Amino acid sequence: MVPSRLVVLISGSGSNLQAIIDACNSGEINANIAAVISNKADAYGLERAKQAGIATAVLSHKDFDSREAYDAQLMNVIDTFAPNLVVLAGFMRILTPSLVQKFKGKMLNIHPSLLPKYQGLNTHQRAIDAKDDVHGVSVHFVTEELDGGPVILQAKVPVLADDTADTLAKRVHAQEHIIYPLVVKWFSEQRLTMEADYAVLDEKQLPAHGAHYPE
Ligand SMILES: Nc1nc2c(c(=O)[nH]1)N[C@@H](CN(C=O)c1ccc(C(=O)N[C@@H](CCC(=O)O)C(=O)O)cc1)CN2
Ligand SMILES: NCC(=O)N[C@@H]1O[C@H](COP(=O)([O-])[O-])[C@@H](O)[C@H]1O
Repeated sequence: MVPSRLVVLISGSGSNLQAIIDACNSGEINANIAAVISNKADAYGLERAKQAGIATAVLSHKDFDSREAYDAQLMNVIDTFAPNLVVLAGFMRILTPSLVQKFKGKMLNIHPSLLPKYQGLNTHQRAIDAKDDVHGVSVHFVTEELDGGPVILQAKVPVLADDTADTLAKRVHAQEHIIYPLVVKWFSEQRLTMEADYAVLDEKQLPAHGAHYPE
């Protein structure tokens, strides 16, 4: 099977990018990362990409007058690499409908909560403040609704009494680095598709918010 061509969008450390780089390099995922694009020039994930010999681009949202203008240029940059999958890996910009529609069913995001709980930002502290005893991470298709796209796979972690946002984030990160490469692998093997508002794996519709990876 022809390897998938990935473009990965980041804004920060890139540990999820690194997990996907490693899975591609080991042959676990039948894919090549054509480029890594960041909206922040100081994102350490750009260094990870360069060390892996992957093309990089920086497109700062601060250089554009509107979200629409930024996304139009981002679309052009992504198009130059002709991906069949766009992977948001800690990309911290809300995307406009035109960009999301262009990559409908071909754009993934990883979100640090058990969606539909805690869409948006600051999820770990919100789980601690709510005294949740379970938290986790979700991989989903990207739609116009922020963090509202069809959930593909989730992983659960316990919230401990003495957890801080940092200690909880570290526990969640460990699960992220397992489930994100797995979902990218499923997509690259043409086993994963998005229907109207749900995800399908091997012709089986996935539960809206219940497909959990064993801890
Ligand atoms: N249309 C969509 N865009 C994005 C989605 C999505 O599902 N639909 N997922 C997000 C990723 N994300 C959480 O998983 C997320 C990223 C950023 C924000 C946000 O509020 N960003 C602010 C800027 C924050 C900053 O710069 O630190 C903004 O864009 O104004 C919320 C959720 C990616 N995009
Ligand atoms: N709302 C999006 C969001 O918060 N995504 C989160 O950003 C982190 C990126 O880490 P990384 O740069 O080390 O992959 C990850 O924890 C991911 O779940």
